[in-house]
Amino acid sequence: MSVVIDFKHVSKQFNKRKVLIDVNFQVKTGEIIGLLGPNGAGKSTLIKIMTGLLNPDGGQIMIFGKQLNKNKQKIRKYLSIAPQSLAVYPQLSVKQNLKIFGEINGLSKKEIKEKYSTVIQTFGLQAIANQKANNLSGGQKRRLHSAIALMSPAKIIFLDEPTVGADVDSRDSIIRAVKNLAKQGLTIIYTTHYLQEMEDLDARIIFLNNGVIQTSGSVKNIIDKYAHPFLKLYFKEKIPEDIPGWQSEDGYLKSTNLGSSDSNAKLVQTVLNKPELKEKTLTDIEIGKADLETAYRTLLRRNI
Ligand SMILES: Nc1ncnc2c1ncn2[C@@H]1O[C@H](COP(=O)(O)OP(=O)(O)OP(=O)(O)O)[C@@H](O)[C@H]1O
Repeated sequence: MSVVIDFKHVSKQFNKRKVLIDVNFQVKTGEIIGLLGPNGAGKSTLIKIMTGLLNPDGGQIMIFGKQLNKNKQKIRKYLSIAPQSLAVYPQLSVKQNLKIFGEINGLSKKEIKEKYSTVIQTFGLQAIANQKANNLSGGQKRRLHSAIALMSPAKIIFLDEPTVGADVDSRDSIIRAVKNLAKQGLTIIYTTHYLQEMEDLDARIIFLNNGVIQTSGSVKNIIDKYAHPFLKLYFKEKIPEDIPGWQSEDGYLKSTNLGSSDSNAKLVQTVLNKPELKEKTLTDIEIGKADLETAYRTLLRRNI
């Protein structure tokens, strides 16, 4: 797989505030990159720089092996962005919207025809092809919005929170579509605050925080590294400190020795039956699963 995006020491500041600091990463053909990070981390700024909408203050960006700042016009043809705000022609039908964006993006009649039939299927829009965009539901509009990004010669697609406001079905078809597109060799840069989507996409995560890439890797890699599953039992009264297998903290007992949900239930039962806990009042149970959300919280706490 060849490198399609190469960021070298990229930095950006607004009003003397550093928003991106020495950012380095590479993306290969057909990858799905999950750009994660809290509000204000610098994700949109990174995407704007990657798509040539914003110039960095320092560093170099290579797209398809060519310097972005020297070949903007040529390169931008192959980048397509579906931003957070919806941009569709409300009075036109789904079909008309897709076709008109194909024309705007410089596709030939033949290309429009071919792309249209793939895109409409990929995003499950066949049944509503003749409906006016204005009359679509929020989730249907979201699907159309993402589909429009594909009515172009683009080889790298940027999807900025494409499932906001989408119901479960629309969300699932967007996820399925994104996976299909990657299989076809398109490179996808995807942002979302719904961590489950990153797991469903099996994306390669780039975790940005305070303008720095704090970590990157496959979902599994990030979970293994940062999600340490735990179980906490909170009690109303003071709790003893010497219960084997459990750490006693201020107001709760914590176990990190977890297994299946059955064995965890047994673990809880066993500890609650201990004579020193029998008279105590259990007020809450907290479970930190081995998932991306737990890993994300660990990363946020580290906040380097
Ligand atoms: N044009 C601008 N002028 C001044 N400050 C800006 C500008 N654009 C972004 N910023 C600031 O840069 C920081 C990073 O913003 P950015 O939009 O890249 O974050 P984000 O990770 O995309 O956040 P969110 O998840 O909320 O969309 C923020 O503090 C933001 O206020």
